[in-house]
Amino acid sequence: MDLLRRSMTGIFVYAVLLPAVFWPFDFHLTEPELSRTFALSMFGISIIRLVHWFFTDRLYRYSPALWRNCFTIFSLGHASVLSLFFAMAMFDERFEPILHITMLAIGGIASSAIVALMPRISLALCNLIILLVPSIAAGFYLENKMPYAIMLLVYVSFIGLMGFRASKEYQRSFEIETQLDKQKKVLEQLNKIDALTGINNRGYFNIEFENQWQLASRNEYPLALLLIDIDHFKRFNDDHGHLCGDACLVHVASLISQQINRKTDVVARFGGEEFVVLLPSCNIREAEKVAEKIRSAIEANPCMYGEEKLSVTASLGVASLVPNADTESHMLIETADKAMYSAKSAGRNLVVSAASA
Ligand SMILES: Nc1nc2c(ncn2[C@@H]2O[C@H](COP(=O)(O)OP(=O)(O)OP(=O)(O)O)[C@@H](O)[C@H]2O)c(=O)[nH]1
Repeated sequence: MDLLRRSMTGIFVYAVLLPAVFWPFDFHLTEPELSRTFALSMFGISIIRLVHWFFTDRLYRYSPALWRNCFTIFSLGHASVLSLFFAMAMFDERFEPILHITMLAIGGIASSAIVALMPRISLALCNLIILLVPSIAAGFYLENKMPYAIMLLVYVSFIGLMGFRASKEYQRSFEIETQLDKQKKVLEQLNKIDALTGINNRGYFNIEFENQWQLASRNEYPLALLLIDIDHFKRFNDDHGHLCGDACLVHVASLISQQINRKTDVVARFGGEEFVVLLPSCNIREAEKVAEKIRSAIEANPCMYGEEKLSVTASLGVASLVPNADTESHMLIETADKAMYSAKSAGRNLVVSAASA
């Protein structure tokens, strides 16, 4: 695709290049047929290349190989017409009045072709060979055109070499850019993940919560929140050690995640032994059901630590509201927090909903 973007200027320039060479020297008047044939061929290929550009997304999606082959054929098509023109300019006496301007055009076109096609150096060099080798051969064949041929040969070798080096640098910077892109994605991912449990961290939750709050407010749908706190976790740590406590947190995080089905729901570690679940478009009754599913999953699945089977329970607070002008996002967290503390006071291993708290 970069290749196409880089070639766009050339496609427009090629469409008007030959008339620009003919007109100042009245070549179109002295040789109307020749001028017309070459100018129309170049113009025609430019039109085909514009059609290719117009349908590029569709064609690329259909077949990248077909897109690439079309690009190569059209690009070499332009080079072939120009090559014939340059070779005839050497051979044919009728081109004598425009020979110098043609030499100038060769230089410009060959350089711009190398620059534009640098991402595919094989195509760039092929283009260069098609463009210049016939006129160089013609120049060597005709004695009076030998200086032109030598000049073109030196020129083609020089820009071929420069193009080759520049292409290597292009590939290198392309690789670096791709690597940086990958690393950026990994860093972004690490930034939102809790290192211990592997679920989203508090920072990510805060951002997502604000986004969902705005969305729910605009579309006037409810936003539910569950706060989940492991019961007597201090005692758990004291009895079994901190490493076992860590394993328990991983275990509970995984159980919570397993109970959440919708892609838009967000599970995160809120801090310490506390977890949060955000359920967009979910009223209090639906949220209570999800909370109960989580509570019973934690109760029913003890944490395995080595040979030990350690029971865990959690207390859950549930809240849901439709955001409006009178509410603020922290209110939802505070309401769920109060409900969760009610669950603790009521004996733990319970779901308490703000609706009934
Ligand atoms: N192993 C481990 N422990 C943690 C981590 N984060 C917080 N804790 C511990 O979690 C415990 C939380 O204790 P408390 O806030 O007193 O709550 P609790 O013992 O669960 O009591 P209730 O919530 O009332 O049931 C503390 O001992 C913290 O050290 C962690 O990442 N790993």
